[in-house]
Amino acid sequence: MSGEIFATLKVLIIGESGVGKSSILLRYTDDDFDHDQNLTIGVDFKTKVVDIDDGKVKLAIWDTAGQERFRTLTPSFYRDAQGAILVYDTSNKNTLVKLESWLNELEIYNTKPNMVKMVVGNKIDKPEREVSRDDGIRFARKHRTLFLETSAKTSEGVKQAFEELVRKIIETEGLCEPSTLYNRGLDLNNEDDGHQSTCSC
Ligand SMILES: Nc1nc2c(ncn2[C@@H]2O[C@H](COP(=O)(O)OP(=O)(O)OP(=O)(O)O)[C@@H](O)[C@H]2O)c(=O)[nH]1
Repeated sequence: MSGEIFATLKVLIIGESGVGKSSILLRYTDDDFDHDQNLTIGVDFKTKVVDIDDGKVKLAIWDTAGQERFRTLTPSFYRDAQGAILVYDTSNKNTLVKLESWLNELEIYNTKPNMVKMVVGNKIDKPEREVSRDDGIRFARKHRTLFLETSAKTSEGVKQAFEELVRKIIETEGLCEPSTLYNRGLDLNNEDDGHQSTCSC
C-alpha cells in the first residue's frame, strides 16, 4: 500500500477569532509561524498528504473565520467532514466557554453523526494561563471528544493533533472504510491501478 493515497479526509478547524486556527494550520502544512497572522475572511483551505502506518491519507483542511462578520459558513462547509478540531486559547477562558456553541453548530450541520472531534487548547507557550490542562480535559470528556494542548508558535503538539485525529477517523466504523475499495475490486497494491482513491469519505 506504500505510496498509495487510500483516503481523502475532510477536516474542519473551528473556534473563536484569534485562538490560532490559521496558525495551527500554517504550522502543520508549512511548518511556519507568523506573529502577525492575518485574520481569516470566509474559509481558507489547505491540503496535506500524511503517512499513516503503511499508507497515505490526503487531508483537506478547512479553516474558518472565527469572527462572525467574516463568516460565510453554510451547510456545505460542514457537509461530509469526518473530523473537526475545536480550538480554544489557553490564555483566554472565554474561548473555551464559546466552544459550547461551536459544538452545537457542529451537531446541527454535520452530516456524519460519528464525526471525530478533538478539542485543542492552543498557545501553551504563553505564561499567562486561564485554562488549566485539567479544565481542558474535563471539557473534552464532557463532550466526548479527543483532547490535546498545542502551541502553533513552538509547534508543540500540532503534528500529534492531526495524526491522532486521522487515526481515530480511520478506526471509526462508517467514517472511512478502505474495505469498500476492495469491494469495488480495486487492488491497493497494484501500481497499475494508478487511482487516487477516496474511501467512503
Ligand atoms: N504565543 C502564541 N501566539 C499564537 C499562537 N497561535 C497563534 N498565535 C497568534 O495569535 C494571533 C491570532 O492567530 P490566528 O491564527 O490568526 O487566529 P485565528 O483563530 O485563525 O483567527 P481568525 O482568523 O480571526 O478566526 C496571531 O497574532 C498569532 O500569531 C501560539 O500558539 N502562541
